[in-house]
Amino acid sequence: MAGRSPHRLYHRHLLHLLRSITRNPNPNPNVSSSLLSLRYLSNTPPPTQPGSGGGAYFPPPTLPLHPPTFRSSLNEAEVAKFAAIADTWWDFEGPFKPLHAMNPTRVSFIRSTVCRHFRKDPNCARPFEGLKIIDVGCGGGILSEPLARMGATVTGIDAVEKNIKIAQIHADLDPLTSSIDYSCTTAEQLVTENKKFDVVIASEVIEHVADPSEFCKSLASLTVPSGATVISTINRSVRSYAAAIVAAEYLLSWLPKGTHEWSKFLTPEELVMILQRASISVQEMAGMVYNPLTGEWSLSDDTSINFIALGTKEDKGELTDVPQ
Ligand SMILES: C[S@@+](CC[C@H](N)C(=O)[O-])C[C@H]1O[C@@H](n2cnc3c(N)ncnc32)[C@H](O)[C@@H]1O
Ligand SMILES: [Mg+2]
Repeated sequence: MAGRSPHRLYHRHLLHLLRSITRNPNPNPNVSSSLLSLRYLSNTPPPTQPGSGGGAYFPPPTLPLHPPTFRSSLNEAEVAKFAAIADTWWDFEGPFKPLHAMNPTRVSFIRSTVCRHFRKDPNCARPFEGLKIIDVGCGGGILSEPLARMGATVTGIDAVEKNIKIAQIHADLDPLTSSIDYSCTTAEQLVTENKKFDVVIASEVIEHVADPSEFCKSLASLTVPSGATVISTINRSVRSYAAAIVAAEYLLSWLPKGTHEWSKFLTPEELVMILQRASISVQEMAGMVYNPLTGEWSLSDDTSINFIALGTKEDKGELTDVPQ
């Protein structure tokens, strides 16, 4: 890693996989094993008009053959888990302690990759000035707030009304975050309202939704052509079972027991595939690694437990309107 920041690493063979997926809907599973070597690729095409939120984009006109349908992403049991602990969002020692601890690391990935994609200076005080960003499943606003401080026009949505109330109260404490537009709704609902954003983020949410593929279709629909979609989640691996479930829920009691269902986790390869099918092409990916000795998180090429990815939306109309 010397001389290179880990989050600039990228799955070198990702493009091979993506091409094979495009050609063959059932890619050879052997191809995905090559994804474990990471390298940063710098061939992300620049967007045309960042900050326009869709208004200044003129994708080629496409006539949907039938109206797009987006099934509800809500898993009632999952949503109930978050409603039950909504009071604790800003308790730094409470159940959301891992999200607070992870926050600087994911913000660092988002800052550098989004700036690279939109050709913005990551070192200036407000690098996201002019960008419309939505934080889907924002919870109490742990991630929405730094995005607003970096200058973005932020919308935060969550399925739990109580989360949104807490997020709003907390954001109102600081003039830099009080402009965040919070509402209790879902991605698929905003799709029906034809809302568009330069950057669509769903951090630590996809493992809690009813259908990850449908959810990604909604995220893609909310993203302007050439915009960016960012997802962070937990890998479905032996190590994640040991760390995210046995250790975090049972040994250390960081999270309430039953917070996560291991079988609902996605591997990086699966996430790349379902995003590709939603016309989002993953450009950058990094692992997020917890160091139990320092209590800190850092970006890494180790995606075996937590990982985060940025993809870009194809600039050729709404593929999700086309029947499969
Ligand atoms: C683990 S928390 C992550 C919160 C926030 N993204 C963060 O990382 O700080 C998952 C959040 O997703 C919300 N959620 C779950 N399913 C959802 C859905 N289908 N649509 C919108 N929000 C959802 C939950 O209410 C909860 O606030
Ligand atoms: Mg989670």
